[in-house]
Parts: sequence; structure tokens; C-alpha cells
Amino acid sequence: MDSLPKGIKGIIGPSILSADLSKLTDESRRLLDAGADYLHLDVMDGHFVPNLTIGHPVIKCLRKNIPKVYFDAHMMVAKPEQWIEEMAGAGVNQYTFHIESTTKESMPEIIRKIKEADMKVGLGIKPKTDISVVEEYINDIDVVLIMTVEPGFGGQKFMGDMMEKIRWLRKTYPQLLHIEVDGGVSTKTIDDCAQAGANMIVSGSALIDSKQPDKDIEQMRNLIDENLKSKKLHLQITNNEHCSH
Ligand SMILES: O=C(CO)[C@@H](O)[C@H](O)COP(=O)(O)O
Ligand SMILES: [Co+2]
Repeated sequence: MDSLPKGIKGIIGPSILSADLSKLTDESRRLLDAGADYLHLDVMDGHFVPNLTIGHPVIKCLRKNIPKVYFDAHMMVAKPEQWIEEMAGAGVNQYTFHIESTTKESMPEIIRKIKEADMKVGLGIKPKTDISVVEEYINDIDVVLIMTVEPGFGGQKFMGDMMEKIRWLRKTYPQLLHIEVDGGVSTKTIDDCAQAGANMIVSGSALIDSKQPDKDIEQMRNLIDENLKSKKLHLQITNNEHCSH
């Protein structure tokens, strides 16, 4: 997959945070060969979250080895506006920044710059942030990322009480945008995510450590699609501008 689907369908994006980062290309290829749809690249600066991971130089090298796949950069950084051009230049397709990392005044400019850099706009919401904060940006973004762990580390416990945010979002804006869920997602927690209406699934340690990633990826995607179909949500995204820019 090299772009967001035009419809709301189940897509699985492994987070590489828990992978052996000394073999990032091999680990990424292994999960893509197992059927993953995209890659979720956790970028952490040690300020927005108490951890440090990779930046645009590493992503640029990964892109050379993996030319086509959709890269979703999860920007857990204190100054999201600072890295837009670098990440676009490194080959990122979706720039997912956190609403908690910027100000209301800066939001329109950041969203505009991401679109000008020809990337999709993802807006991340931490567990303690109320979902209502996304409303004023809902027509300008492509993806809402609902964190089901406190950002900063892989391998944490899934926060099931975040499903309420996904249910509200999918009920209020049924076909407007993609809803991505990230943190502690596995074959054990995917059912909650599917029933709530999520369609973009980030799974890190569960897939990295899985003995059967192909079966797990297929199981997660099928559950998502079954739920979307049952809610008649697997249709064309209604707000066509999301598909054009
Ligand atoms: O952004 C983050 C953590 O801050 C996530 O992408 C995690 O890295 C997902 O890993 P698991 O919770 O699935 O192990
Ligand atoms: Co992430």
C-alpha cells in the first residue's frame, strides 16, 4: 500500500519501536512480507515523551530500501512544525503529530505545511485528552490517532476505556476519516478496536514478537473489515477532499 485507501477499510501498520532497530530494513520487510499494509514509525525526541528513537536520516535510509510502502511517522516531538520538510524529504507519507505538542494558534499553519509537503495529516490524541478537541480540525485532517497507551514506550497495557473516543468519533463522523489506534493492540485487544469502529491498526510488540505474524495480521484485518461492513462503513470516504490533496 503506497497511499491511504479511498474507503474506510482495515489496514494494519506494525510499529517498529520494539523491533531490532539495528536490522530495521529486515524487520520491516519481514512484517510487510507477512502481509502488513503500512509501517508506523515512532519518532521520539526525549522532550514530548521521555524516550529517544529515530529521526528523518534513518527514515530516509529505510525509504531507499523500501521504496513503495506507506510510511506513517508518529511524531512524538515537542516542535512538530520543525520536522515537516525533513520528514517529507525522507519519504514519509503521513505526518501524525500530537495536538498536545502545539497551540491552537499554530494548528492551521502546521496542517497547511503538512499538506503543502504532500503528506496526509494525522492528529494524535493522548489518553488524558478529550476527543472533543479534534472537532474544529475534523474537516482538515485525514486520520485521528487514538493512543491506547501513554506515548513513549512499546509493550504497555492496552487502555480499553479509550474505545469510547473511537465510538463517539465513528458515530459522529461515520465516513469522514480514518481512525487509527495505537498502543497495546494485539489479537487479544483487536475485537474492542474493531467493534468501536477503528480501521487503521498499529501493533508493535505483539506483531514483532509473534511466531505467526501473517496469521495475526490477517485475523486483525478480517475482524476490522467484518465490523466495518456490519456498520455499512466500509464505503467511500464521504469528504472527497481527503482523497484529493
Ligand atoms: O507510539 C507508540 C508508543 O508511544 C506506539 O506506536 C507503540 O510503539 C506501539 O507498540 P505496542 O504498544 O503495540 O507494543
Ligand atoms: Co506510535
